[in-house]
Amino acid sequence: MSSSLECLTDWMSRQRWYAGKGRVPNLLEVTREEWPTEEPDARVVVLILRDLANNPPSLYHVPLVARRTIPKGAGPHLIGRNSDDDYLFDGAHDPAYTSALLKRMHIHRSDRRARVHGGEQSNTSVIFDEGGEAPLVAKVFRLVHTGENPDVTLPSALTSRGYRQVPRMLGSVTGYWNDPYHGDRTAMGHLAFAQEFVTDATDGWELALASAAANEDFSAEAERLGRTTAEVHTGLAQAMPTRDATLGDIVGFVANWHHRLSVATSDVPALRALRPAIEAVYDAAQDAPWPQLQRIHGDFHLGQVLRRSTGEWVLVDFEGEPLRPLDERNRVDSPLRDVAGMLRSFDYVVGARRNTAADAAARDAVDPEWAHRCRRAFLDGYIAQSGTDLRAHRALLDAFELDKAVYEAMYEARNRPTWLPIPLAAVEHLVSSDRASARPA
Ligand SMILES: Nc1ncnc2c1ncn2[C@@H]1O[C@H](COP(=O)(O)OP(=O)(O)O)[C@@H](O)[C@H]1O
Ligand SMILES: O=P(O)(O)O[C@H]1O[C@H](CO)[C@@H](O[C@H]2O[C@H](CO)[C@@H](O)[C@H](O)[C@H]2O)[C@H](O)[C@H]1O
Repeated sequence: MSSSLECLTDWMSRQRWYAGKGRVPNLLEVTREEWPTEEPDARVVVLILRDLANNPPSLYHVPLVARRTIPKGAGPHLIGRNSDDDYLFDGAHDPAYTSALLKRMHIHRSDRRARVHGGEQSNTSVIFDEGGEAPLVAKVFRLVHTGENPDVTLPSALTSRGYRQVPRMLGSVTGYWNDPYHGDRTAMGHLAFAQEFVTDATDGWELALASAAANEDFSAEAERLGRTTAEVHTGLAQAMPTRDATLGDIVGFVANWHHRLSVATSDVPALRALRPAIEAVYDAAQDAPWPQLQRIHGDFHLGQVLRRSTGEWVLVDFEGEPLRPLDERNRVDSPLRDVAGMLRSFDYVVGARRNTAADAAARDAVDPEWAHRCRRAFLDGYIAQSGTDLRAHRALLDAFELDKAVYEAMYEARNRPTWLPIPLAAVEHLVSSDRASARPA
């Protein structure tokens, strides 16, 4: 038998959400809260742990249930047995924790049966969709940060204004801990939230892949997605701060692009030869007109949108790019970042199809026009709904697209190396002379 932290070390390293892949967690308990539960045999323990294996150390949110016996069927979610003779279970799979979580958010359901979302995820979502009540999903954040999580604040602001373009927000949980890295102050951060579970939804990435595979026209969907994106941007601009981009802001954006590029070129050698051409596109954007800054989605791609059976698009996962620090993700940003993200995603559909093609003939059969039509339609929809002429911002949009492709190259090199050719081809295209001549002087 071992201490609770020893039990957690091995288990955590095997979890999909553990970000320190390949490292052995070096855990320190930062806070521990016990939440009330109606189950006599169970204790619900919510831990915030610091992982010193990462530099700077990461903070993880780990809800557990301690029990004296192993309930029927709970074996697969057993983490270990500690020196107090308690069996420790993963809270997300344990009804004592999932019920306590709903209570914490003042959500009352008579049927509390829940299941963990099966897909690949950076966090853990628990779905409550049985018993005939309105289905909901509770997202348990795993990596937690000091400060508000935009995945809570942005959809909450939109829900409170009646927007149906995000799932309806139902509640959230905040945690408090001592933060030695910020003057030993009490820090706060979001630990979880609950929102409407959209049961009749289809994932945008799956829909787009299927459409491209069948060589169908996806332009009408892309056009509506462009309109929905513009509506969400309008909602966020009304609900949250906006400002004109100052010279200081512009210099800051350009510096961030250059910084990201220098990190990327050290991770991805294939980018090195392209660096001067990429930098030229960034520098040109410095003199371009910039639209107002505002809060945005921040990591916008087809995997972050769901289509309801009515055809309406819904946006999820407002956490922003996981590789960027939270304070950056909580600032006003350019709406062009989201537009560029979705343009990249249409290109990814074609790239992913080529990448997985069985042979050269199948690869040649993939029609790049599919992506071009979607990109045009998405821009048309966005322009029609927002009244912002994105084509007047071509040079800036290209710079944002290039920055996203550079980010993707880093992301793919770290996570899916066989997908690296997709963003690399985009970088080559965006710096090509064809592309440069299409930009306004
Ligand atoms: N409210 C919701 N209703 C239905 N499905 C959802 C909802 N929120 C997320 N999903 C689905 O769950 C997947 C994972 O959610 P996401 O917020 O992206 O998690 P993570 O940030 O952990 O990767 C999404 O891609 C989407 O398919
Ligand atoms: O969904 P996350 O917030 O975890 O975003 C990360 O992973 C995405 C991949 O799952 C990655 O997106 C890239 O691949 C998508 C296809 O799988 C494609 O639709 C996107 O356009 C492309 O950027 C995203 O960049 C990364 O932050």
